[in-house]
Amino acid sequence: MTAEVMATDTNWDPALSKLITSLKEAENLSNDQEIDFLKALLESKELNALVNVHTKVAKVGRDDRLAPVLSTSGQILYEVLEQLSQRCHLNEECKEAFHLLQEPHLQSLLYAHDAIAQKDFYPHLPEIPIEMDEDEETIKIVQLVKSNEPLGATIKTDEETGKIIIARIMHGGAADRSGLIHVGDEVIEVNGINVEGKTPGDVLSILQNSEGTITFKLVPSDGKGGQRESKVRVRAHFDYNPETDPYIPCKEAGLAFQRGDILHIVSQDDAYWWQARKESERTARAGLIPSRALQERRIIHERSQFEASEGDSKKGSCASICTTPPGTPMLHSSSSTSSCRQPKTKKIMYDLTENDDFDREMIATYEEVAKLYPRPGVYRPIVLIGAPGVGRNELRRRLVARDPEKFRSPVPYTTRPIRTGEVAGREYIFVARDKMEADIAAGKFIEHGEYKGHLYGTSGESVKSIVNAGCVCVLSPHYQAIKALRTVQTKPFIIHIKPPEFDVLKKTRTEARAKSTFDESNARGFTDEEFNDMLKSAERIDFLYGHFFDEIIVNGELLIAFEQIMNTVQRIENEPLWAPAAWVQ
Ligand SMILES: Nc1ncnc2c1ncn2[C@@H]1O[C@H](COP(=O)(O)OP(=O)(O)OP(=O)(O)O)[C@@H](O)[C@H]1O
Repeated sequence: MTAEVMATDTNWDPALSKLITSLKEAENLSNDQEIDFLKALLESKELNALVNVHTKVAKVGRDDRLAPVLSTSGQILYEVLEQLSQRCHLNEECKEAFHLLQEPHLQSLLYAHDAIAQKDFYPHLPEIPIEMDEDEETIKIVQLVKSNEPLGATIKTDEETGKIIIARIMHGGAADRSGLIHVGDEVIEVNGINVEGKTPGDVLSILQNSEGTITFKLVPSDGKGGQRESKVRVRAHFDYNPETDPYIPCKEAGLAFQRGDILHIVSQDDAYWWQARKESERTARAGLIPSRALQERRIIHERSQFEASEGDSKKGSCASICTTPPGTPMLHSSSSTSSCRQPKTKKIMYDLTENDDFDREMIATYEEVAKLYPRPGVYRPIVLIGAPGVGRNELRRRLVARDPEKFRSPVPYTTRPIRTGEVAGREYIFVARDKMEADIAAGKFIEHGEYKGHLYGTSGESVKSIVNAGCVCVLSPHYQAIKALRTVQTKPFIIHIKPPEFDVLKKTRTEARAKSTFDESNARGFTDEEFNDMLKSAERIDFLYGHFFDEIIVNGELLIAFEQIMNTVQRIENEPLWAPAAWVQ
């Protein structure tokens, strides 16, 4: 077929016919087999038909009436929800809009709209295979202007070939933004210096000593394109400082973070080193952090060292599992500055069948999180965890006293007989031992213990009924109850009530004439030894459970600690907060 033949064919696509004409001109220059192949392809009726269809579809697509105004409505929805969440308490319209925008149908509609607007429906065609002569290498020359900003790439020696190759490209860094350097590219020269046989360290020093423009001669890797950013967010459960990490491939590329920081993991391509950004620094260049697998190995190693050094001291701190019966009712309404006086309570030593070792098996590295939006009328239970004697029950009682309609604590169960003056269901729910034992075995209790031959416990069902009644359930259980409470059904907000430093602890308790919770008759103040135990126990709780805490409040001045809890309650009710991803549907 020739151009003349095509001229008689009115349906022939003009762009195609232009291509064929220019190919005809090229034919004079070369008689290559490939040109013949290309010519046959371009002249085929099938291709012409396809191009015609494409042109028609593209014409419809150009109709302005069908063009989307924006393609990021999902992102805007998210921003509007954030704004609304802080205003829900101001008026009903905000609250209603906040609800409507959380409807899964509406959200799915917006996400579908965005997918279409972003033309996400186009098929992803496979890479066109390029048969290359193995001896023939394409070389690319990349010039970058050196600034104070790091290049954002790491290099390594390829184990098989011994050549210097690009190991990583940091998301958002200079190399990534240039789009010219890719993982796997082989570095041949830097500023005209051949790097063959050199170590990555040698290459780094060439780079460090260069000024102005840096020219790389690279052999491109076989066709890996740009990297896709993942959407995963995690909460770090440990502190990390690349400066002190002897194993990180490049300290400058590392990202320092602290336990509790929310990290956006942008790449998990490497088994040992992920790339991440801090959620609070969205525009920053991504940095290297140890992967979950790598960090798990390190933690196992650190724990074995910690346990070896702790030795018997763990057994000595048995005071940390002494506690009052769960939720012992202590009604006291007071907003005065003095501590709520505690009615005489009996100390019980919980018969804790499990020990801490179970918790040590849970290796805290990163937890995948997502924003959990508050739902009006459904409040997350607030769980106050802390060392025995630190003031968890005092704070719980104060919350209930501040607004008994809103804050409620579950009534504990017991197998002990009812006493004169007690009302069943008020102080305790009295049950038969065999029934309570069966319920404990069935996992119906979030905590339970035995004191002087009687069982005490708090049931999961009672927490549920408080939540269902539209109240804020406040709990102050033993720290081992965290495991039973931290579920998708309960979605608790867990606060670690920590003691202040020794001097402040002693001063505040002495001034308030606080009664020691380690004294059975509840008649004397705390001893120095008990204060020290409290501090040690807090450290231990932090070590074992620190990664589960949504907030830490230091209970020094009681009124300040209480106000902090009230502020936290406000936040839980009004702001979307990070929670385990599994809790967010
Ligand atoms: N910030 C504070 N300043 C002064 N006294 C405090 C403070 N916090 C708590 N107290 C007092 O300390 C004592 C122990 O507090 P509380 O009973 O709340 O401890 P707890 O954490 O519940 O311990 P346990 O689990 O052993 O019962 C109480 O007399 C309480 O009033």
